Amino acid sequence: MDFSEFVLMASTTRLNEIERAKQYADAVEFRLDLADAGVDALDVSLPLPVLVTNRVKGEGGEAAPTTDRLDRLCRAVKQPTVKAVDIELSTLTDGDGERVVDQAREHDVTVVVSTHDFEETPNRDRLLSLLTQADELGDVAKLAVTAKNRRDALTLLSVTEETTRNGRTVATMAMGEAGRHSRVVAPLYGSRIGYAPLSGEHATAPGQYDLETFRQLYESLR
Ligand SMILES: O=C1C[C@@](O)(C(=O)O)C[C@@H](O)[C@@H]1O
Repeated sequence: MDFSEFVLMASTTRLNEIERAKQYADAVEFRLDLADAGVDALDVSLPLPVLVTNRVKGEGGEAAPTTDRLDRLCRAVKQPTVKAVDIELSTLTDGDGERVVDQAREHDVTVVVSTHDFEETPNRDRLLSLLTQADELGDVAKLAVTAKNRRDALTLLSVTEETTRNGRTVATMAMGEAGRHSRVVAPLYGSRIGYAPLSGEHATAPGQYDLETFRQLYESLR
C-alpha cells in the first residue's frame, strides 16, 4: 500500500468482519492490542490488505509498553496479508521501535508513524513539527488530536493542506465531537487515511463515523 490516494480503513478487532467491511473499505486496520486473537490470526489470506496496529497505553491503546508488544508487531509484518504497520512516533524517538521499521522494510511493508493527543489540539507549529518528524521516520505521518472547537479542527485541516502541498504523505483526524467532520473533510485537504468501525458501538476512537456513513459522506464530498 503506497497511500498515494485516500484509503478508508475498517478498524476492527475481528478479522471475520472483513467480508462485510469489503463493501465500503479499501483496507483493514487490525487492532492487535484490543483483539482476542493474536498474530497467528493474520496467517490467512484475506480479501483486503491489512494495516496492523498494536497501540500502546497512553496513546489510546491497551498494550503494555513491553518488548513483547514490539515482538508481536515484528511477527505480524512477516504475514503476507499485512501491507502496513503503525508505530508511534514516541516509540521511535524514546523506545526501541526502530526494529519494527527494519522488519517492515525487509518485508516491503509501509510504515505509518503516528501521534495521538487525547487532551487537545497542540498549536500549529507543534503539529507541523510532529508531522515532519514522523514523515522523516516512516512513509505516512499520522496525527490524531482532540478538537475542542472548530478552530482546532481548522488548524488541523490547514496543517494537513500545508504538509501535503510540501510533498509529505500525511493522515490526520480530529477526535471528539467538535472535530468529527474533519474525519471526512481532511481527505479533501490531503489526508490519506480514514478509520471507521463497522458499527458505532465498536469505535476505536472518540467521534468516529461508522464505516458505511464514512464512505457515503466521503463519496458525496469528493
Ligand atoms: O490511530 C488511529 C486513529 C484513530 O485513533 C482514530 O481517531 O480514528 C483510530 C485508531 O484505531 C487508529 O489506530
